[in-house]
Amino acid sequence: MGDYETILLDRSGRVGLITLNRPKALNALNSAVMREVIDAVAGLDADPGIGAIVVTGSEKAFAAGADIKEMADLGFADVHGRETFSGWDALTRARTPIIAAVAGYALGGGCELAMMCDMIIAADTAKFGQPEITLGVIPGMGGSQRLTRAVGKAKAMDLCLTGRQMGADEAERAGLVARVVPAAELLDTAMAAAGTIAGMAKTTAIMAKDAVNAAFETTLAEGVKTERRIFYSTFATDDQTEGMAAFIAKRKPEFNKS
Ligand SMILES: CCCCCCCCCCCCC/C=C/C(=O)SCCNC(=O)CCNC(=O)[C@H](O)C(C)(C)COP(=O)(O)OP(=O)(O)OC[C@H]1O[C@@H](n2cnc3c(N)ncnc32)[C@H](O)[C@@H]1OP(=O)(O)O
Repeated sequence: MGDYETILLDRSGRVGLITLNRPKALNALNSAVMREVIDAVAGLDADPGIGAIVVTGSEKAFAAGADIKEMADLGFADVHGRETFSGWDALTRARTPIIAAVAGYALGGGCELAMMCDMIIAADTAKFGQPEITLGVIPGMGGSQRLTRAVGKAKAMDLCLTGRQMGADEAERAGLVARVVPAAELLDTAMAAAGTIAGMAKTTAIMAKDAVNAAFETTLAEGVKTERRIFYSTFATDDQTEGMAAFIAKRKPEFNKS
């Protein structure tokens, strides 16, 4: 699947798997990686046969950040408004639920990429951080915004100002990570979770993702209204009819048949 140089693209049933594949550079995110990840996600997202996507890296690194060697000689005019930096936003426009399966380093742009996904499942070896300040820059892919919303000001400020790394258990306690598993079980756990999501009605999964994400974008009152509008909409779908009929008939629902 796909003819890529910096990522591997696989598929297992209704789950698409993207593996960042620049192991010698600890999966540093350069322009090629960004183009290829965005292209692969777009293709999976448009495929009605795909119900969930997993993005992962290597044992040592999910991604150790944006590619410092590619950025070192850039100046303001090179980066200001450059698609290369804002291009990652396309990931947050995907409708299909995306799980980041993180082992090892998820630093800078690597942590930001994981946070652009809908949930993070971490190996006990995972190390998260926004060490950009040590390079004389700050996060530039939403890290200061998503991290603060995920873990709160105190810990986000700590990580962005000190550049320190946060281990998997601290990340789970702080609310950045959904689950922590032994490293050897990471991919199986993430693929199983993705398989469960992909077994749900894709329309309903998209609606649930939109409702949760609305909490990031608005007030509680507005978020509750948004949720209610989406909840009402589920009763216009065949999925609600099938889901509730299946429960009453004591059988498994058959979603995504068409
Ligand atoms: C114009 C295009 C730019 C790219 C755009 C694409 C997308 C990016 C979007 C924009 C993002 C904006 C905001 C984000 C900024 C950042 O992410 S800045 C980088 C933040 N990350 C870091 O500061 C971590 C840097 N790495 C390290 O501190 C260490 O490597 C480590 C993770 C602690 C591991 O140490 P160690 O085990 O000792 O391994 P090393 O020898 O250091 O590394 C192995 C090789 O990997 C190379 N490498 C590691 N990280 C990067 C990196 N971020 N960029 C480039 N290369 C990296 C390292 O240089 C080694 O390579 P060799 O020396 O050739 O062996």
